[in-house]
Amino acid sequence: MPSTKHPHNGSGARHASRKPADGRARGRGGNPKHRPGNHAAQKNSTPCPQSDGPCPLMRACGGCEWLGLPYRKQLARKQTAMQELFQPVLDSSRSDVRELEPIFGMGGRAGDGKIASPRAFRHKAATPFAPGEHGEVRCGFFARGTHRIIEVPNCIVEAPGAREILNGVARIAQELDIPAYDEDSHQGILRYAVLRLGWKTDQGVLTLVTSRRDVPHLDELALRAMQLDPRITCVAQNINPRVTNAILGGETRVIAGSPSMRDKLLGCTFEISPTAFYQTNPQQTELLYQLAIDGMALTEGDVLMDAYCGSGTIGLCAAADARERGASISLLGVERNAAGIIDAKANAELNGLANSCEFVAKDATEFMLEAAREERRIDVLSIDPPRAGSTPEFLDAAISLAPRRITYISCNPQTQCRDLQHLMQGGYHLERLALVDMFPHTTHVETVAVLRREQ
Ligand SMILES: C[S@@+](CC[C@H](N)C(=O)[O-])C[C@H]1O[C@@H](n2cnc3c(N)ncnc32)[C@H](O)[C@@H]1O
Repeated sequence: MPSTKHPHNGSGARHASRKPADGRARGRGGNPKHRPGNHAAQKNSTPCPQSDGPCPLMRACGGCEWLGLPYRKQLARKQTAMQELFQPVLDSSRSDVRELEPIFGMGGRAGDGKIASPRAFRHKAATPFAPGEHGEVRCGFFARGTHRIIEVPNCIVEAPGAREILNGVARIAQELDIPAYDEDSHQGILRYAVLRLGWKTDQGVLTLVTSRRDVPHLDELALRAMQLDPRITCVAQNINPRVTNAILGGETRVIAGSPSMRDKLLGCTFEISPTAFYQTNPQQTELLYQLAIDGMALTEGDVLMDAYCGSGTIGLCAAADARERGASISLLGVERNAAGIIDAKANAELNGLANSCEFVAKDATEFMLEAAREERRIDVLSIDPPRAGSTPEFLDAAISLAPRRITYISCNPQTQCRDLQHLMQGGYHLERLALVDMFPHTTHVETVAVLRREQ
């Protein structure tokens, strides 16, 4: 069955060090702990197994575990696994859905027959750095379940040029004698680089994660990194001094270029600062958001709450969509990452929606409990939580506020399945459950559920 570990979000440098959006470390098959043996292997630079499949590194890297499988078969497998997982929900008398509709793949749906294998869909790429045998700066992906670095000249699922930029950063750091961080000895400086490239814009943010704030030649590294590709319009430093698998530390500052980048989704423009959450596959994100927006069925005067709103993207796209149809709504967004809320407020301005929006930096459950005590009006609720799903307290408070409709986007169908059952026991009826393939060549599935309150 497809696993529900999230492959490609957060700031993960893939595989052993991938992290979810909420900043906790995660890895393939759990979170591989610090294993000296693996580091030793890295320093010995063991040759990695090559493959004659679509990517020469697919066996060693393991990031795209289904890359060797025709895309239509990947979709069929995901379809079957999701039907099985959600069966208890679909069997409920509170579900209109008996059988899941075919998953939305990239370029076609399950059952459509042959579909071209998706490429270049990831607009976020990351790399760890590690010292080589002679102190050189190495970068690439961690081999499956280890902290052994595999050098990667090019990655076919990433936006064109992304991997070359990350490799270029390692090269320049080496020229400037900025040492890579060593996870065994905790010596060295340069830990990770995280790159986001625009989909509808020629802008990008490069975040350099360092073990300390003061780094000799860091400004020069930033300026030379910008020269690698004109799309890099912002370079930030994130400081992570902790002994941890988490990529990002708590402090971020812009060291070259503009403070953030912009991209567009569904005709709206979004400001994205270096460490705010933003989906990695924008083409499928538009589809995912549109499915949620259709499910919201917003009408004039509605109050929409966007819970776990990140940079406000879902709620703002929904408000802009309503405006297009001549309906004016109020939007209330809640997100615990303060950088996301700063972006959300700027994004409301940018899209001419500031007068009807309120964004609050707070834990979503705390906010919802308060809203329930105050009997706040919420007509439509959008939920898009991290992998752990929402909380029973949040869901109970939501049920007590009785929004007419609830849309629930999830990157973890298992926790979503649990939360849907909670909402359905609270009187909600499942109207639609759509599957979206955000991460081709992996086992992962993104889902959108649409619920309405029983009259
Ligand atoms: C899957 S992302 C969705 C973000 C946004 N809806 C989007 O589509 O870009 C989940 C978001 O929930 C936020 N988050 C995680 N735990 C939270 C909590 N307890 N309260 C509020 N927000 C939280 C994360 O910071 C992240 O921005």
